[in-house]
Order: sequence, then structure tokens, then C-alpha cells
Amino acid sequence: MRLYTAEEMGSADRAAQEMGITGRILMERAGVGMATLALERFSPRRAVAVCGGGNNGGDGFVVARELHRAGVEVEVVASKETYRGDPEANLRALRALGIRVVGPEGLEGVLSGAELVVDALLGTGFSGEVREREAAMIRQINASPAPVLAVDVPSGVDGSTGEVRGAAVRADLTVCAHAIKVGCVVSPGREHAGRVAVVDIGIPPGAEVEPSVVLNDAASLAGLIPRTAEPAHKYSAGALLVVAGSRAMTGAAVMTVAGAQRAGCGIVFLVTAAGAAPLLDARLTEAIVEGAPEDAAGHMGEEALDAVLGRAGRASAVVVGPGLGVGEGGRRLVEGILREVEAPVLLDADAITNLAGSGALARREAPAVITPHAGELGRIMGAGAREISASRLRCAREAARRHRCCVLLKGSDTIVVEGDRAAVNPTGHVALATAGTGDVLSGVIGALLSRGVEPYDAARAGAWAHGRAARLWLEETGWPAESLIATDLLSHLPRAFAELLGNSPEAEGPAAPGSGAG
Ligand SMILES: NC(=O)C1=CN([C@@H]2O[C@H](COP(=O)(O)OP(=O)(O)OC[C@H]3O[C@@H](n4cnc5c(N)ncnc54)[C@H](OP(=O)(O)O)[C@@H]3O)[C@@H](O)[C@H]2O)[C@@H](O)CC1
Ligand SMILES: [K+]
Repeated sequence: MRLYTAEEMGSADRAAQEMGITGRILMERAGVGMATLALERFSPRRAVAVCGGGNNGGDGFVVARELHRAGVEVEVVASKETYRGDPEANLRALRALGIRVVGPEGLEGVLSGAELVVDALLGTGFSGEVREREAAMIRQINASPAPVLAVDVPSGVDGSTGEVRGAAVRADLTVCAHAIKVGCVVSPGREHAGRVAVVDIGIPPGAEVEPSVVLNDAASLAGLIPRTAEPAHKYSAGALLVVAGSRAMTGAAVMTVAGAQRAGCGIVFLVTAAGAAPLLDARLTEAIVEGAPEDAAGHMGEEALDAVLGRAGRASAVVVGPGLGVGEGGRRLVEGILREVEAPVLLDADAITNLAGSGALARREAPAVITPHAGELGRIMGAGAREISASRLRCAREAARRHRCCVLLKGSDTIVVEGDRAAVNPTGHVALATAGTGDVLSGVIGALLSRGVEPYDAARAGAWAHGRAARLWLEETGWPAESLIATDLLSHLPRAFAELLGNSPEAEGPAAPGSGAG
């Protein structure tokens, strides 16, 4: 599935027009397609189309004409006094058909009794903060009890980034023209978009441009997960070193190791604080557990580095962080690992927090992945969680550039960035907002790294499988999302990976049902 920014959509639009497909044709197809979906999904008897002064408003005029033709009682709010070009032509058609058109002052009146609101106020031509006149209209739309269908992007959401700086429409369904707009899948825009659909508007294949952000769907991951070659040896299937846990925090280490084992790692070593080692050794029957020196707080510090490096020599990837504890000793341990270990290193949780103000990641030449949530990313970027959450894509990109690593920013819209590449994961679910799921994710990605998958692909595939496992659990149990605990993911990760392998071009068996693999 394609994602486009406003700029990329504009390029495709211009290229299509150079091929003789006029803007009027594209607008007609967009509006007709959106009206068809409006009728299918909402069956309204009365609808209101709220139309702005640009082409988004022009699309809205076409939707209104089509709904009228289908027998819906339609009223239109036109935000501008004078229109030009294609929107003007479509507005004239509405008037000729006798459809009532009012100005913004009439919005409140027409909204009462509406069974559908079509939001065509602002589209991809908008960025920044909505002016007060339009903001007032947006607040009125949001206050209406009628369902809202947003044309292309919910008004007030930046279609290229998902950023929302002021008022923005909360839609039930957003119908994008030609390609899903990036702003409809990245938070907070994602939460404003509701369900997202796409209509074909007739852009020819030759007019497509290379997207800067990809949707991390199963098709985009096809072939990235290696199948273990036969005859396999436990080291040839990947050897992962996990550096996690402290005397008072053992669960995180368990979840990380178990996640790695379910993601197909051949052997997992755990180096943990000496005080936690006996308990973890008893719980983790399939892992090799070693206790390392701990400080008075029960945390591993720089003194643990020798034990870590001893094991790292046998590992093809290292995960550091879950349950590690925060402090100066921990910072020196993480810096030492980044300096000495050649194999790919994944930093999660406390390992990220420990690096606040440190240049150790940027100095590292070998591969590194960090998997922060907004708060943790904020700590190493000198910003607050709120600031990160407001500009997730921009902040993830900036962090990847500044710290010269692959960044996986956790959220319902997990974002993976490395260099110029960016992907948004669609399998996330609110059910994952519970303790321990992040530890499972770092184990899963660590396992993929240990099996030779490159960092960007390991992070993407790990995020996909992790979210998919939660969804499979929900489907299978029918239980409420709030009831999921991190351990539930472990039993469903294998099926999630089976789906990804089913999508692989090298797959020997038949493709997984519904995977669309060829
Ligand atoms: N490209 C394509 O291939 C196709 C594009 N299509 C459609 O066109 C849409 C893009 O149309 P677009 O470029 O005309 O911009 P659009 O979203 O209508 O916004 C412009 C309006 O917003 C206003 N405005 C701006 N900033 C504002 C602010 N801060 N606060 C308040 N108002 C603000 C601005 O007002 P002005 O500044 O001019 O006074 C102007 O009236 C796209 O989303 C899709 O629906 C389809 O038809 C098919 C093919
Ligand atoms: K809109």
C-alpha cells in the first residue's frame, strides 16, 4: 500500500496532467469515488458538505452533487465568497441543480439533523496552524453528533506529517485520493483520520513517484526473514546476547529472552546482575544465564563490562537495556558496549535513558538500533515527550541523523527510520500498551539481528510481527484488549512469523491465506 506526502501527491498529479489527464478529471473521479463510499458506509438521508476554497473543497462539491443524484438531501457550506478554476465549475453545477449553498455563518443551522458531514475544508494544501475562521468551523463539525467522512485528509491535520497544531477534524472515515496520505497513519493525525480508505482517481502508473515513507505491510517485508538453512547448528540460527535485568527487576529480562527465542534465535545468552542471576537461571531453562558484578543498588555498572564482552565474542547481536536500571555506572556500561562490540547492538529502555547527553551512539561505526518510546527519545534529544509526540516523524528522523543509528519510535503508529528511509507500521494495537511488551519487541528484533537481518529490516519486521501477534491473540480469544499481557504475545509470535514467511518469494509451501503473495 502506497503512502504519499502532499509534495509527492502534487508531483504525481502534475505528471498525470502532462499526460493529458486534467485536474478536472482527477477531481471528478475523486469526488465520485468518495460519494460511492459515503453511500455504502453511511447510507445518509441528509448530508452536509463543508467545502473550503481549494481543490479539497472542489472534491467536496463533486461529492455533494453525487449524493444529491443518489437521492440524499444535501446542503453545502462554501467557505469562500469567490471560487476559481475547477472548484468554481463544480460549484456552478451545484447551483444549477438547485442544491442549497450557504456561507460559514450557515454551518450551525445546516448541521442540525445531518446524518453525515463531508469534511472538505482543508486537504493537502494545508500545513501549520488553522486560521481562526476555519478553526471555528472545525469545532462545529466536531461538536456535531453526525459521522464525519474526511476528504483526503481530516481538515487541520498536516497531510505530510500527521502533525496537528490547533483545531483538527475528528473523522470516522478518511477517504484518500489515489494514495493514503502520510498524515493519516502517523499520530496524532492517525487518531483524527478514523478508518482510512483509498479511491482510484485515474493517475497512470507512469506518473507515480518514489515515496519517502512506506507503509510497513506484509508485502513490503516479503523475503526479509531468512529461513534457517539445513543442516542447522544452534549458532548458525543466530546467537544473541541479552544484557538486562537488575536485582529488583527480573521480569524485563525474561520477556526479552523469551521474545528472542520465539523469533527463531538459535541460542540466547543473558548477562544480568549477580543478585538476579539465580532466579533468572531457574526461570529461563533454554538460555545461558551469567551473573555479573552489581553495585549497591543491584545494578550492573562498568564492572560488568568484562562479563558482557566475554559473552559478546560468541554472539552475532547484542540487546542491552530492559530492567538495567538508570545511573552513571549503567551509562559507562552502555558506552563501553557501544565502543567495544562489533556485532549489531540494540539499545532499549534504561540503556537509552542512560545515554542522555552522551555522544557514544554517534561515535559508533558498527550498526546500532534504538527502540525508544516518546519519553525515552525525548531524553536523548533534550526534549519533552509531548514535543516528540507532536512531531513523531520529524523527531525520529532527527534522532536517526544525530545519533547515526536506526530508530524505532514506539507507538500505535510505530515509526522506523534509518538514513533517508522511513516506514510506518500498521499492525500496532492499543492492547500493546501494557508492561513488558516493549521487552518482547527488543528480544524479537535482537533475534532478527542475530540471524543476519540488517537493522532497518529487522526493526520493521519485528514491529510488524509484534503487532500482528497481539492481533492474532485478540482474534483467537475474543477477549478485551485491556486483558492482554506481554506473555500472550509469546504464544502468537510464531504464527505472526509464519505469515511473514508465507509472504516470502522463497516460501516452499502455499502462501498464508489472505496474504496476497504471488
Ligand atoms: N493534487 C492532486 O493530485 C489532487 C488533489 N485533489 C484534492 O485537492 C486537495 C489539495 O488541493 P489544494 O492544493 O488546492 O489545497 P487545499 O487542501 O484545498 O487547501 C487550500 C485551501 O486551504 C486554505 N488554507 C491554507 N492554509 C490555511 C490555514 N492555515 N488556515 C485556513 N485555511 C487555509 C487556502 O486558503 P487561502 O490561503 O487560499 O485563503 C485554500 O482555500 C487534495 O487534498 C485533494 O482533496 C483531488 O481533487 C485530486 C487530485
Ligand atoms: K478535508
